[in-house]
Amino acid sequence: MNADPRSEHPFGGYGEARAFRTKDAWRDTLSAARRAVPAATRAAEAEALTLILRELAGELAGATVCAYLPVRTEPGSIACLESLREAGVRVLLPVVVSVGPLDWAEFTGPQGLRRGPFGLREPASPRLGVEAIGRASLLLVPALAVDRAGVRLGRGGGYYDRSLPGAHRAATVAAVVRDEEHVDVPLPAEPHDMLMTSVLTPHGGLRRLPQAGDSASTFA
Ligand SMILES: Nc1nc2c(c(=O)[nH]1)N(C=O)[C@@H](CNc1ccc(C(=O)N[C@@H](CCC(=O)O)C(=O)O)cc1)CN2
Ligand SMILES: Nc1ncnc2c1ncn2[C@@H]1O[C@H](COP(=O)(O)OP(=O)(O)OP(=O)(O)O)[C@@H](O)[C@H]1O
Repeated sequence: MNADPRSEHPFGGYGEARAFRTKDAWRDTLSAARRAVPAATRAAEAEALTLILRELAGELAGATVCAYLPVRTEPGSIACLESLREAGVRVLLPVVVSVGPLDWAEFTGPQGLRRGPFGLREPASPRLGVEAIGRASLLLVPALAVDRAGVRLGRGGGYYDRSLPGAHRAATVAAVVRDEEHVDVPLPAEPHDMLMTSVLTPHGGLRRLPQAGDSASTFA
């Protein structure tokens, strides 16, 4: 019997060759692994994230957080967003506008959402402009995986790479992934990839990535 849980994970063997996978190959593997996670596990992970965010919200009251509304198998839930909002955090959600940087609008509760592109939902509240990202002290960024150096793999639209240059330089920029998706092997990095300062996982909480540079960060 092999006691190492990573050996059972499709990208947890950490073989050398895996470092040379393309972004698309990683996306396929990671998406398939996400689809194989039982709904009950996903729900428990979302609940764990809600508890983490509820605790963090104490330090964040009055602050702005850029978050996302999970779709399909993405980590998180509306309850995660509500736990921030109910604690007095201003929660902004992305609004996809063409290929440009993301626009942002305030999350005012589940009733204030409408359908957006890619099967997403977005706030129906007024758009705040692409520069609203600069007011956030914490950014919760959807990702398929993030490596130890903060290289993030997203859906492949490049939206966050085009938007994150507008973030405050002291902001905490956290990829939100399942614990196994915080990977040891280096993910393929391109010059346009914006590095994450931190990672948020259901069982590991919010952690600063040691290799993520020394710019002062508010939370992790
Ligand atoms: N929840 C969430 N919101 C987000 C992102 C995200 O990754 N997740 N984005 C991150 O940039 C931006 C929007 N870009 C997105 C691009 C593709 C897909 C997506 O799920 N694509 C499907 C393909 C099916 C389809 O085209 O409808 C997929 O990858 O399975 C989601 C968001 C802003 N908002
Ligand atoms: N700053 C940028 N300026 C112009 N094009 C960009 C920029 N960043 C990314 N792109 C384009 O977007 C494409 C997708 O990039 P990438 O595969 O890194 O997306 P991603 O980070 O996984 O996606 P997302 O942020 O939407 O989840 C790239 O091929 C690149 O052409």
